[in-house]
Amino acid sequence: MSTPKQQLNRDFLEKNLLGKELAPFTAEILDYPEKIIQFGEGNFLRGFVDWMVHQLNKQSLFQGRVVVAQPIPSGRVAELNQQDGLYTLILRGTQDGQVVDQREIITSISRGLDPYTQWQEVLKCAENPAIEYVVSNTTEAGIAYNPADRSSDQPPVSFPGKLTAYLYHRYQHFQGDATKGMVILPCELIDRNGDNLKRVVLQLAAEWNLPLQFQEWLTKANHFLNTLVDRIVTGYPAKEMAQLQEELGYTDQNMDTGEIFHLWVIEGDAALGERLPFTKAGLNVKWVKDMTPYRTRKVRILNGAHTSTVAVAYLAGIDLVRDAVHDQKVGQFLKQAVFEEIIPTLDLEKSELQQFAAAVLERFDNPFIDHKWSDISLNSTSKFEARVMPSLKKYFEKQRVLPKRMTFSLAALFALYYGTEIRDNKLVGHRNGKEYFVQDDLPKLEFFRDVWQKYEKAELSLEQAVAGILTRFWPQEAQELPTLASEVAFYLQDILNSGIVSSLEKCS
Ligand SMILES: NC(=O)c1ccc[n+]([C@@H]2O[C@H](COP(=O)([O-])OP(=O)(O)OC[C@H]3O[C@@H](n4cnc5c(N)ncnc54)[C@H](O)[C@@H]3O)[C@@H](O)[C@H]2O)c1
Ligand SMILES: O=P(O)(O)OC[C@@H](O)[C@@H](O)[C@H](O)[C@H](O)CO
Repeated sequence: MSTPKQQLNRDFLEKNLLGKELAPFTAEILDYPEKIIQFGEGNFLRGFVDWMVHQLNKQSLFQGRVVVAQPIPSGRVAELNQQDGLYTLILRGTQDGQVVDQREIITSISRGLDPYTQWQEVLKCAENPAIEYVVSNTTEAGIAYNPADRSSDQPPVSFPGKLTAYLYHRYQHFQGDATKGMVILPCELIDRNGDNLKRVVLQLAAEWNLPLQFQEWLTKANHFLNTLVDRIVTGYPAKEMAQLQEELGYTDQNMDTGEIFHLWVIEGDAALGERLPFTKAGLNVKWVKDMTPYRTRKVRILNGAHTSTVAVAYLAGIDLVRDAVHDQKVGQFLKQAVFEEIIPTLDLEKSELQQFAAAVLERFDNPFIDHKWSDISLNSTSKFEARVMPSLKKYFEKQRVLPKRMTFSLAALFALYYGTEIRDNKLVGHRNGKEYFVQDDLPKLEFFRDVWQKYEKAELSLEQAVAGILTRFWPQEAQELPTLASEVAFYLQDILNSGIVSSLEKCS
């Protein structure tokens, strides 16, 4: 029987692990001053940016830590603080044909703050001249304008609202000093994340009637950078926890897992690259003039492959991405979607795209990464819009016919969102006689529920149901692609009658 283990924290680290395999560094890096404020405490940032800062610190290239603010009322900063910001990151995969299993305690987070109970503490960070960087990942929903935000809110609800209030506090504290602007590095997967965040911050500053000089300071003294992130981060390894605790010798409620591959493309000038010397530390960070080609390639191929296959694989009874790659029918669907329908629509060098896609398929096949389709399916309607619809439209523009697999994947998405009941804000679907729960914005789920209720009462035909959903979510495409509704309805009818696996034959 295993003995109860102690929880990871600073005291435990210093007494038992420092200088050893899991903590190959000296105590000095645990006390570096705070230099970054991070909005977001999720798995991704902890497995990506915070890991990178830790690598910089180990090489004495940055000598700074990250104070983390949780962007919404529910979150995990309390859990982070219980462990003094420490957590284990496990990165696994194959590199140059060798199996790699890297385990390390990440030390870059100094503390976590909950803005809903510690807003003054968050603002205090704005008074610290050493904190010159903002990092964020608040999901694709995070960089959004909220008309209800007010400058007097403690804190404003939205992330851009919190950032505007934070920057205004800094501006006031340093009396508009142009040398006290921040470098802002959003990691959200929306197009031109830095430009969009800046746009919303400027809009709020104007609406809140903040002085014009502040608005000028925002533009001139601050750098809102556009960035593109890439690493598959799969979070807390619940299934393996008992074994990992035995191997590591402690418990860790903040443990995180991901793949070895990482890429951060940042649109910014070389001088900023000197201040944040990720590249010098050997990390795959590229400072570029234009990040657009990198973003298009990654979002259309990698995320596009995920989003166009998610409903097909899940409804076929496959839970993990890796298993779909190996499945004869679903694997073929995924590959044909990428190589025959996505790549031909991209105006980038073809052999380079094919290499990128082949590498993506290898990453999907990582034997150590259990990437769940159910996680990927979160908010699939907006993901389909950003990650798949552009390929579908471009294909039609070029070929004047709809791409079979992209069209089929839309029908599969409608089948995934087939349900007539909402429970706990989730749409209830059925797979092989068992319930599953679709997570998306509630009004969207309610729309699907209403359509399928009417369809079941024979108030709508399937064609009318499909046309209604297309008009609600993609009104422009519904008009511009004349056969989209009928082709989606054709596939959907077949999926509902014969099941997804048999239907796949219709688009092979
Ligand atoms: N996990 C990955 O492999 C990966 C890779 C690249 C990019 N991403 C991006 O990272 C995002 C988060 O992924 P994660 O794996 O860290 O998930 P997570 O659930 O661990 O963290 C989500 C974070 O977003 C915040 N958040 C959620 N809804 C918000 C809202 N409406 N406004 C403001 N903040 C909000 C949460 O507080 C939390 O900090 C995803 O949307 C994805 O686009 C993830
Ligand atoms: O993280 P999401 O939910 O936005 O999207 C699911 C996956 O496509 C995504 O996490 C990728 O694995 C990631 O973008 C790889 O860099």
